[in-house]
Amino acid sequence: MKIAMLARNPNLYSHKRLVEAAEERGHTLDILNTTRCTVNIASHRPTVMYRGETLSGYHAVIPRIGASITNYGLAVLRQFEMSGVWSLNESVAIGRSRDKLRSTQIMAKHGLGLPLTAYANDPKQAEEIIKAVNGPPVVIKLLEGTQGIGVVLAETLKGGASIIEAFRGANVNIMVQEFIKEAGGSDIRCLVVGGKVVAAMKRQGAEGEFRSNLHRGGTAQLIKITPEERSTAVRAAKHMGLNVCGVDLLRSNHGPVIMEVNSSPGLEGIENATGKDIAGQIIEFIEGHAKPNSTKTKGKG
Ligand SMILES: Nc1ncnc2c1ncn2[C@@H]1O[C@H](COP(=O)(O)OP(=O)(O)OP(=O)(O)O)[C@@H](O)[C@H]1O
Ligand SMILES: [Mg+2]
Ligand SMILES: [Mg+2]
Repeated sequence: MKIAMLARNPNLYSHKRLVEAAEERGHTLDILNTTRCTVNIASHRPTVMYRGETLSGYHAVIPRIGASITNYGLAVLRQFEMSGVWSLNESVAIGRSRDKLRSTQIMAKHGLGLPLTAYANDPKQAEEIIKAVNGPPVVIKLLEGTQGIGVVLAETLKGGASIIEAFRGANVNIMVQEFIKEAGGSDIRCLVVGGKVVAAMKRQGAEGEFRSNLHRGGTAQLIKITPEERSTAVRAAKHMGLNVCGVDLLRSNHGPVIMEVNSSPGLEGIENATGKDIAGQIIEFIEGHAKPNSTKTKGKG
């Protein structure tokens, strides 16, 4: 097969591993810098141009679109889909999972466990919002945050209200969540490929840190998940419509709650923690499923 990967940095561990796994199985995998792809809308046949040439002959595309270029990246991916190329994760599903409001609404509708969550627009309502999620304490986070930056723990009503006022005053969009103290600064990353959890790891935040992000000094280890955690991760992937994703869960007193669903999960932490060939499993999923003209916009909402 001839596979394209939309990615900006060819040197990232995940990207190198996918190239390696594809080549081991006799495929070619070209890394295309997403921002250098141009979308040709003017013709009847949708095409993507790259370095002055019209791309053709791809059987599958692996989208690894960074959060900072979601909009343009999804336009490029849609163009591939419209020209009949099968995508590992469909553009609509990626867009759905990247929008925190939309994704939490969909998951709540399907009865998936979530922390009590409220979205704050009017800073005058700050105290009511904190109380609405049974706080304080509450976790306040930026809707467009990443790597744990912009995730703040507020322990008092007044403190939380001033943080909300400060963010909203700067026109930053935020959500306010019940603090899952019992998670003890750890979360569980479940890697889902084709409707199955193929690997899971526990990430533990550094001493005195409630955020488990590896970028914030957290550490990862292999973990055995419960059947309830497994089905939560699988259902989250299904309702998002994602074939491959990382589902992050916290262990709360009221069962597993979903933090987020990541459509471009990193492979380094999880392959190292579990010793599994996840890149190989992703390529094998592509082998079994890539078909031309079969984008069908899975998932709803
Ligand atoms: N409501 C909460 N209760 C307890 N801990 C939380 C809560 N929300 C977040 N955390 C901790 O903070 C970490 C970072 O939060 P979150 O995953 O929402 O943001 P992010 O990591 O910045 O986003 P991304 O994963 O997209 O990079 C979580 O992994 C978790 O350990
Ligand atoms: Mg996040
Ligand atoms: Mg996170």
